[in-house]
Amino acid sequence: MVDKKLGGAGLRGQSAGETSLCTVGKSGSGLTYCGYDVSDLADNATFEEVAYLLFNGELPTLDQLATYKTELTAMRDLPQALKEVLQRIPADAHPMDVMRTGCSFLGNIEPENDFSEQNRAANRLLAAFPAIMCYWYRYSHDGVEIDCTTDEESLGGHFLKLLNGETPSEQHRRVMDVSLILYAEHEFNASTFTARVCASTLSDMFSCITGAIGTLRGPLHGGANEAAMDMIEKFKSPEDAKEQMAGMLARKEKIMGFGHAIYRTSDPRNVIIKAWSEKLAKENGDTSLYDISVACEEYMWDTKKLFCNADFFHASTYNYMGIPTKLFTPIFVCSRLTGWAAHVMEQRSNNRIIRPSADYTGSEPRKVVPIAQR
Ligand SMILES: CC(=O)SCCNC(=O)CCNC(=O)[C@H](O)C(C)(C)COP(=O)(O)OP(=O)(O)OC[C@H]1O[C@@H](n2cnc3c(N)ncnc32)[C@H](O)[C@@H]1OP(=O)(O)O
Ligand SMILES: O=C([O-])CC(=O)C(=O)O
Repeated sequence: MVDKKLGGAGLRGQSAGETSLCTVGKSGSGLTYCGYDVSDLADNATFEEVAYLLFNGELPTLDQLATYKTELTAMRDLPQALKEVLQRIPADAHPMDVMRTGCSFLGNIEPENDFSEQNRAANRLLAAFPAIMCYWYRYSHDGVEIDCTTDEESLGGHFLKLLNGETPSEQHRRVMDVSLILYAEHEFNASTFTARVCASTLSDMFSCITGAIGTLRGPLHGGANEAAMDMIEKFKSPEDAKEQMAGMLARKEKIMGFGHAIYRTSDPRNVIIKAWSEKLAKENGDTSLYDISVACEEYMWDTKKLFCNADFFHASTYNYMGIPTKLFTPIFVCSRLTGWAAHVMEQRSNNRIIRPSADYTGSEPRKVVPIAQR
């Protein structure tokens, strides 16, 4: 992986602290969690194993995983008060605002009283996020009050069953699992850094995660998977995609799902999720969305040397699984919560308040002119 030339605005290239959780843009595929290559984890682990790894520094044994999954399963249901709050949020609300409110409200009724409760708080959010998303979605869109518990073993399968009310296929469970693994952690990205800044004030876990959700919401970060979907579904064919993208670039519009702050030539997560998109496309018997996505990828590389980031092929992958576009970024939340919480714990373990300086560019010192004379 070629190192990107870093510098300039956005704190690019400046180290803002230490982490033992993740490398981005380094050796191998360029992305490792606690020393494990993300492609190795995507091939050989489950999301729950990755969550355990991020929270404990080591992959679990069979016994440890079984205990952990039992613990998470017992924490999936939502308190009645939270269900009532979710019922009041309208169908046209932004689902990321629903996640932010759900997280914040849970922090009111099940607060993290001190840091000895940090694992409980993180696991509670991990277990409850799929229900927060789906309870609101099914209530506001279909008028259905779903049962927030399922017999699905994995969080990915649990989410799909809550959403569709049907037992998901083994393949869809696996795709969700891989997707959750790919999105789990990414060093000092904007939302994780938000969580760490909040943690550095010795704030509570729910506040750190609520702030991170707000940061992930933006289209330059997690919101790009939805924005990419909105874009590709407007393209009628691969040729139309290229034509329309040429117009967007000429108008200096950002093409969502392309480019990255750290990677320079590729995002290692793309090849993995792209392969799943292709597989699902072939099985669906309609490959047009995949073909259009590939045309976008080729066009952006040929014209701008910009490559797909993790978000771009997530759009077609989720779409082939029948997941509504507005839930794409909330799924990212369900996954990245693991990285955020692990960073909060790491920050707390060796803390100094994060407080950088600014280069002043304002006016010279001046006197207040009385208001009547201005
Ligand atoms: C999971 C994630 O959060 S991955 C990121 C998801 N975000 C997106 O997909 C949004 C689209 N992408 C972008 O906006 C950017 O690539 C970011 C925000 C990801 C990174 O921003 P930066 O680090 O500032 O990008 P970078 O320094 O590589 O930009 C270089 C040039 O390419 C342009 N560029 C970068 N990405 C894009 C894009 N997707 N579409 C069009 N032009 C782009 C920039 O505008 C810049 O042009 P300039 O030199 O004329 O100003
Ligand atoms: O690292 C970043 O800047 C954004 C990103 O890819 C992520 O958070 O997964």
